Amino acid sequence: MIPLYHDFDGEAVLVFGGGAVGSRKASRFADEARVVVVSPAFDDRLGDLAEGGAAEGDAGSVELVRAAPDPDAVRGWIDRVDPALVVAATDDAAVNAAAEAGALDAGVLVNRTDVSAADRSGGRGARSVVVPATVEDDPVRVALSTGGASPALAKALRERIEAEIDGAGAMAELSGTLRAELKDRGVAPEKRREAIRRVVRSEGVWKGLQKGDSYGRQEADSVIEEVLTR
Ligand SMILES: C[C@@]1(CC(=O)O)c2cc3[nH]c(cc4nc(cc5[nH]c(cc(n2)[C@H]1CCC(=O)O)[C@@](C)(CC(=O)O)[C@@H]5CCC(=O)O)C(CC(=O)O)=C4CCC(=O)O)c(CCC(=O)O)c3CC(=O)O
Ligand SMILES: NC(=O)C1=CN([C@@H]2O[C@H](COP(=O)(O)OP(=O)(O)OC[C@H]3O[C@@H](n4cnc5c(N)ncnc54)[C@H](O)[C@@H]3O)[C@@H](O)[C@H]2O)C=CC1
Repeated sequence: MIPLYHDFDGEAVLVFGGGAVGSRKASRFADEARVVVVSPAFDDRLGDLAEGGAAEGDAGSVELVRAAPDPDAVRGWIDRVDPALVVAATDDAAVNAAAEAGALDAGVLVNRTDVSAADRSGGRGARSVVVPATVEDDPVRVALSTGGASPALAKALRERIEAEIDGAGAMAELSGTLRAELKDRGVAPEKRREAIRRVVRSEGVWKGLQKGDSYGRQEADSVIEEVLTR
């Protein structure tokens, strides 16, 4: 499996099942997408999300629809909501299977939450996606999967990486700015690359950024001048 990043801005995500898992997925996708959850009962967290969120229909909104479709009715929901991704998160394997088949038939992505990689013979197909554990320090994002073998391990590793990438967002902003500036100054590509590679590896710049952006910038400037004056 090869990880890809998907932009769900302006898209709908349809979640079947409003329990613990459906609620975790809804909350995750509501950062970008308009989320519709279809379920006969809803986890408390979903109630909070639907109330506290944006207006219905907006990106970031969560809409709860009380219904318990049987497998035959699932495809109709997919056609009406027209999502970019279907999440199958009910505790009924037949409904989850119908959600997966319906999504694949409709040509949209599907995340089936009740089947591990080990249970699948012959792979999952390119539209059947796994949701990774993620760590974010905007605009930096780390996605982590165990290939479905051990979600608990994915979570534990995610907690370790959280500490590891602290400050990476600020480093991404700073090095992105410097990269553009060096280009504008007409610095030769080779020097430019070396300078940027040194900046992102410099302990001094990472430490400076912890104190504040301008300290990080000062440290980076001296790293860059050293490369350019050699
Ligand atoms: C295949 C996959 C499909 C998918 O959902 O995309 C899947 C499937 C299953 N998960 C199960 C169990 C648990 N899942 C978690 C947690 C997470 N599960 C997530 C993803 C995935 N789970 C995909 C593979 C990801 C990969 O490749 O590693 C994370 C990373 C992302 C997210 O869901 O948001 C999120 C952590 C988020 C975070 O905190 O960062 C915990 C831990 C906990 O809850 O504390 C447990 C209990 C402990 C355990 O069992 O490991 C079961 C057994 C259910 C049962 O026993 O009946 C199945 C079904 C099966 O394996 O058959
Ligand atoms: N991917 C993951 O991370 C994990 C996956 N699982 C699997 O995910 C599934 C769901 O787990 P939980 O959320 O913990 O279960 P849960 O029992 O808390 O939630 C299931 C939800 O599905 C709803 N539901 C039942 N029939 C439905 C229908 N016809 N249409 C729509 N909704 C329906 C129920 O009302 C309930 O809200 C389980 O099958 C479990 O094996 C469990 C833990 C983690």
